Amino acid sequence: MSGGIEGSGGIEVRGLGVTLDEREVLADVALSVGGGEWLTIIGPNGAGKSTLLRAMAGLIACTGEVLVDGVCARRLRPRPRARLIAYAPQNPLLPPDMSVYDYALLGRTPYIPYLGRESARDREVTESVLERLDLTGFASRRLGHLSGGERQRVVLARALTQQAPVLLLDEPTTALDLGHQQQVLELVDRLRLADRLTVVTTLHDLNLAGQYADTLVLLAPGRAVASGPPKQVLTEPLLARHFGAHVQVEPGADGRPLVHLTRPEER
Ligand SMILES: Nc1ncnc2c1ncn2[C@@H]1O[C@H](COP(=O)(O)OP(=O)(O)OP(=O)(O)O)[C@@H](O)[C@H]1O
Repeated sequence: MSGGIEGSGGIEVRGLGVTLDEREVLADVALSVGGGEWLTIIGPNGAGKSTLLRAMAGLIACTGEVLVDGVCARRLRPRPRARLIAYAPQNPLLPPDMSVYDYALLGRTPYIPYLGRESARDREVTESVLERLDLTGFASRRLGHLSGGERQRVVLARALTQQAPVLLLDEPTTALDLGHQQQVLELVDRLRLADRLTVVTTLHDLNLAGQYADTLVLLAPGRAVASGPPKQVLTEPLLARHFGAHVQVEPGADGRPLVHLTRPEER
């Protein structure tokens, strides 16, 4: 699937703020991710992870700046922006009668001329993505007839067919079984390395977050309270303070931190 990707995909977020329904949901968030790197946003429920990703995708109004390769993403028109940034939401509304193939092909829209038809290249990219996500056998199935995990892989497929250098994934593994969680994150990592994609995900699973990301950003209501390599962010004091969780953190075989929940002592 390599080719067709231009630019280095480095992202710089500065002073980002979002107000929804007159409530400040994010304030003064800054982060930076180099082209080809993987950054994961973690944080407790309601901290603003999905909101941050949607603001980075240019889907909601925000203050501050989101620069991709130095270009202000919000100022781009939808088609050039879609060639630069692909976004897979957590729970998108899917047209129930559309086929898996046609939905994945929608990711090629920014490359198809107005009133034009998809090209052989668009079909080739779509078929290759479906194959890599283990979805070839589902190509003609209706979206309304899929399980939650199958739907989630189809949403990822649409984002991947976009072939943008920046991939924003909101909770890409929530509905997936253990094997598919690993398969999807390994695939994203292989694509990242092969095509030098810049990956930004939100993830609730802190062990997955620590295993795949170069950098973690911990959001705690509306603010980035820690950021750095996984072993700097996945620490017992930070997780206790911001998640209210009793945990033990130890280095795994590869040196990356593993987080275990422990029972509180006062039982
Ligand atoms: N459209 C909206 N109007 C008002 N408040 C909103 C809106 N969307 C989200 N919020 C609020 O913004 C805050 C952040 O929501 P967001 O979905 O970004 O959190 P999150 O960290 O992704 O949460 P979770 O881990 O539960 O998915 C929450 O308090 C949520 O209730």
